[in-house]
Amino acid sequence: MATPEEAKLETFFQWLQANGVELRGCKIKYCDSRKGFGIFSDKDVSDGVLLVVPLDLAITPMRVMQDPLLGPACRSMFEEGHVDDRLLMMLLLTVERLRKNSLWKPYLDMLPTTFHNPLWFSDDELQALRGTTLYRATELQKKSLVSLYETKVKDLVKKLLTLDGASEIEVRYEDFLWANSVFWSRALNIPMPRSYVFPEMQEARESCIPEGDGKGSQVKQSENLTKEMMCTTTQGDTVWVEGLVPGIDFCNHDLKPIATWEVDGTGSTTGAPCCMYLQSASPSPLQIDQEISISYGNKGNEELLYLYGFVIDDNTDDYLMVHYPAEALNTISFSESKSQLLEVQKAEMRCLLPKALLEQGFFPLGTQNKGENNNGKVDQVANYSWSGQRKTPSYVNKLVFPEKFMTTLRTIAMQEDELYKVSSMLEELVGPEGERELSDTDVQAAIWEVCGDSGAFQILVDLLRVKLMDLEEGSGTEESDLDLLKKALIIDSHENNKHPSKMENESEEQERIVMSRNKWSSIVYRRGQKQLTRLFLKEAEHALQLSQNEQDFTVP
Ligand SMILES: C[S@@+](CC[C@H](N)C(=O)[O-])C[C@H]1O[C@@H](n2cnc3c(N)ncnc32)[C@H](O)[C@@H]1O
Repeated sequence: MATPEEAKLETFFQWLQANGVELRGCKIKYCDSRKGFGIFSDKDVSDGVLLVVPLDLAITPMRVMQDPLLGPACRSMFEEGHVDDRLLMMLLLTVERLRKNSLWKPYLDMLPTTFHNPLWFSDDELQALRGTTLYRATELQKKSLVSLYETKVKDLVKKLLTLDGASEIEVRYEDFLWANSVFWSRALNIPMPRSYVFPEMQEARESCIPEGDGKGSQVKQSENLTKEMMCTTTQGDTVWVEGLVPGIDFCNHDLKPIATWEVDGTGSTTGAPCCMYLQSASPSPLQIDQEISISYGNKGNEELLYLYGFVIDDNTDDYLMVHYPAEALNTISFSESKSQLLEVQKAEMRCLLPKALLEQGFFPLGTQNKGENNNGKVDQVANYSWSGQRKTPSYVNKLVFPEKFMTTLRTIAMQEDELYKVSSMLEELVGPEGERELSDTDVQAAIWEVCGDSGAFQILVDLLRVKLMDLEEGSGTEESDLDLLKKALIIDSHENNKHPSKMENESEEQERIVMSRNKWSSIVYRRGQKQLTRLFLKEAEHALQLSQNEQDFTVP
């Protein structure tokens, strides 16, 4: 007899078929409690097209507004500005999951019921993130989601359920949280053919709508799309639309993916116009039962955990976010003049420091896969000196900190006499009659000429030291995190416990520390953040020293 899981899968396959989906060389199968379901190869396909999904099945804002039952109400909510395009899709998911006879039921039943992003963490698991950017972001997002739910979503969902005669159904915050996590962990930015999206090019589209097979489970939609619905980016013949694509969204992530997803507007590749398909990226035939992964992009653990609820140990795409707190700006000397200068320079108060940047710094790690991503490129320093007094520093090519952020810090660090000198230089440049308008580069160059780098590096060193202290305050050092990870025994629900690292002997085995996957992910992420903070701090301290030496040497 089929297990409940198998029965759910079978119903889902029938639903996919009824909605025009073709599983040509793959099947959907349960992987494990960590990854959930995934897509696996099940036969050889000569053209490499593994899965074909009609674009009509995608859950997009247009699709929500075309829904025969919910569409008209959703459309007016959208047109009146009560909801944006993402919220529309979340509303559909929330309502359809609560409705008894939803035509989406076979799909929704296949989706996870709980998630591993920090919005779902217990208090204890959240504590493991203390001191990280993600901890603060999660706190803020939790508050904003609860408030959105209380002030808007609850009533809108009730209103939509009433349309189905189901006003008695109780709506809970958790239903909306679920829809939010489904959306963020599965949505794709789909490059749709313009002719498919806009009604004035309807003819091309009409020939694409797959014919139903008469089964009741086909998800229906009503006709026209209108231009004013669109909240999308247009690029030539392509309109980028966010949405969920049932079927394709069961692909798990791998940085060395087996497949890519594409849109086939004309049907020239798949024989099925206006569809999305999964294309094998492997030069040789796939092995039967091989998992078909796609790449979600080069993402650091912060982003992976926030969006998808998983992390990669020793992630080469990790990055550190450093920001100068806006509130601190009001407390420094000459804050008003400095704020004005920051504005003219279009200064950035934060910067992202990808791990890969370290490769070109003073202390390269030597572990990066060079050339694979260009995250690590520093914007070349545009310092120049119009008086020729300040020489380009000898270390300039080793600096890993973005020039835009250095500009901000130089401005914040200025002393009274420096501010005075910068002002007179700029006045000279503008001319007595105000002949010339100052550009951001004029101001940047003047500040650099007068101040050099040491003040900026000093602030950077302070920011990074504070960051390291915050990170270590509740959870100790990077080494203690490493030790925890070595001893971790991860408890996954419904399954055997996982030992991510092997222990040498029995006594070590007894030292195992039992922890949830969420806690383990938090420690992997925070350890990476501690490591990056330490390494970037080392770069900043060294740069500070060099800049002070050179300054002592040049300034009389
Ligand atoms: C687009 S869905 C993929 C299908 C999903 N596995 C399911 O059961 O519905 C993305 C989610 O799959 C899981 N996932 C994908 N790739 C993973 C990976 N490399 N490691 C762990 N979990 C992964 C995460 O839970 C993520 O939020």
